Amino acid sequence: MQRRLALVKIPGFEYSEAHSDPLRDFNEEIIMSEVQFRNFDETKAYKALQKLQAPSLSAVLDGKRVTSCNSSYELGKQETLHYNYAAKQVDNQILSVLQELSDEQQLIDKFRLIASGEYMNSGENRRVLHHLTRGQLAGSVSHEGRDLGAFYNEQNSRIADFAEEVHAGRITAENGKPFSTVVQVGIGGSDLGPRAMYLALKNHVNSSEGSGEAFRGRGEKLNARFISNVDPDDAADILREIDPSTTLFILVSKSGTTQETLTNEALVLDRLKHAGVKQPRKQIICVTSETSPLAKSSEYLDSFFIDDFIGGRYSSTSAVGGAVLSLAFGADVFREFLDGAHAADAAAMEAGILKNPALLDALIGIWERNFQGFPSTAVLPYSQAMSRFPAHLQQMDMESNGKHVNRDGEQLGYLTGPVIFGEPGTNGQHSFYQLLHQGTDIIPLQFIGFLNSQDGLDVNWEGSTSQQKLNANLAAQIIAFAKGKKDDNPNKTFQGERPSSLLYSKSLTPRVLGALLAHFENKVMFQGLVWNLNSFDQEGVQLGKVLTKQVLGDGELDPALQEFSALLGVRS
Ligand SMILES: O=P(O)(O)OC[C@H]1O[C@H](O)[C@H](O)[C@@H](O)[C@@H]1O
Repeated sequence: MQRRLALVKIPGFEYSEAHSDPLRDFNEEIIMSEVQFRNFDETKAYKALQKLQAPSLSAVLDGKRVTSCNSSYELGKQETLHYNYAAKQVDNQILSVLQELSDEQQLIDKFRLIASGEYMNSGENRRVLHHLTRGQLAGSVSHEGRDLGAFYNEQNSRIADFAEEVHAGRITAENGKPFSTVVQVGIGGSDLGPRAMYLALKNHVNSSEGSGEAFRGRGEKLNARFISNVDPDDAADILREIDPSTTLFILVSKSGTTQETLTNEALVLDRLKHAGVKQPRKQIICVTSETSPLAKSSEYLDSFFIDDFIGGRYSSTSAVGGAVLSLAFGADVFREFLDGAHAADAAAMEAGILKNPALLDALIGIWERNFQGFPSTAVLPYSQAMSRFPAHLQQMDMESNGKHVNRDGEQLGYLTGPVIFGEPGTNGQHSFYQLLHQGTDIIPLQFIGFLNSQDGLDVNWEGSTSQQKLNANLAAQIIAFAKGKKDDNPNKTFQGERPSSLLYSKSLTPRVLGALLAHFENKVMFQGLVWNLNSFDQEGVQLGKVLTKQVLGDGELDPALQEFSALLGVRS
């Protein structure tokens, strides 16, 4: 079936002509049949990369000026996010073959197809539209006569209006008091991204002198908390510290059927009744897909919607993240966050890899995974505010590319998604850096750093400020990993040759955070396209759910499952 997909130039976006094969005019249409889906090991670039050797990092670093290895996002409002790859084991020859790989796998054309609403989620036969939640990249997308970009914008403005009513005290708790706290109840993509984004912006909005110029001293409108695990202690921990009678709960479940979330709703309802609230569901708003069972309920104070074309792990820029971020900080902060993500998306449309940070990061990751054979990669933000960002990336990356078959269900003969882990620096240095420096596995590192802290608080102790100490550690770690240290005592020898990248900006603002989120989403998308995967379904999470249902039922179990269930007190 040939589908003609009209593509439009992104207004104001500077398209590079530097690329050897000049970008097609964006007004030219792409026909699905022009795009070939082939396995990575069937490409010429794969065979060419197999013949190349990784240069030594010491040689690479001594041979170049670090800042010449920057690929940057201009985000508007004088905000910039840089991707630096000086400490990566790539040279011009490798980079030029990676450019050929990008062209051969038609990565930008396939991105354009995704942005144009093509059914690129082959496992569920769905469109993939998280980019559209923050702005149009390739024209409008209509589904059954409805403009979906307009639908997402409409939900955002409904949330903005609702948040304004809550902040103004015109929407209150049942007891007439203004809401003081908002608690999001969700799990997976309905928790990890929104929670990570909330924690990343909390100090910025509360800062009086730090990075929060635009929102300086504003302070949070509502304190936010998150309940996700079915472990009752998770909910107990939160419910003990809030006053349910003045708390607004956000029940978030795209499917509307997730066991943990519905169980936690029951627990919250109990707690609200216990606190004397007569109509507990009127202190709950719901965020769900229009096709979910929750969508039909009118018992909630209000409901906001996404559709089935927004994957859970890609939903932070939809109502799933928008409700809690707008209620906690204000809808204008959420809009800034969206604008940063959209600017990064636009930059990711660039075909020249050196001018496309997400594409470059993705391709260097392919080089490290498939040719250097590295089993995992660590995301190490030198910012405590980014404490849950690695956890969000674990779901987003590993649930997208942790696959062993290609988009047509055929077994693959090459490595795919790596294991992702990470913690903020400098804490990680006091935890797992021993293995990173002297272990038997080499693990590529993805550092994130900011010149300024978000809050103005700091101290000059022994000649430097805390922020200076933080970034001195970051610079030192990049070189220690890359160059190592020779010593006569083998136990004190650091082999070095541990590659790292550095994403950095002046401050962690809503716009920069949006760009960071989009950077990693687009990196994962490009890697999945190189590997010829369907990065947008998640069959791997279903088996556990099926067996759990059996254990909680009363039917006969597999003997070993029966024994484990009995051992854990679930079955006698
Ligand atoms: O938002 P929900 O429908 O409740 O789903 C929550 C989570 O459930 C599963 O774990 C899926 O694998 C995730 O992708 C999803 O984010």
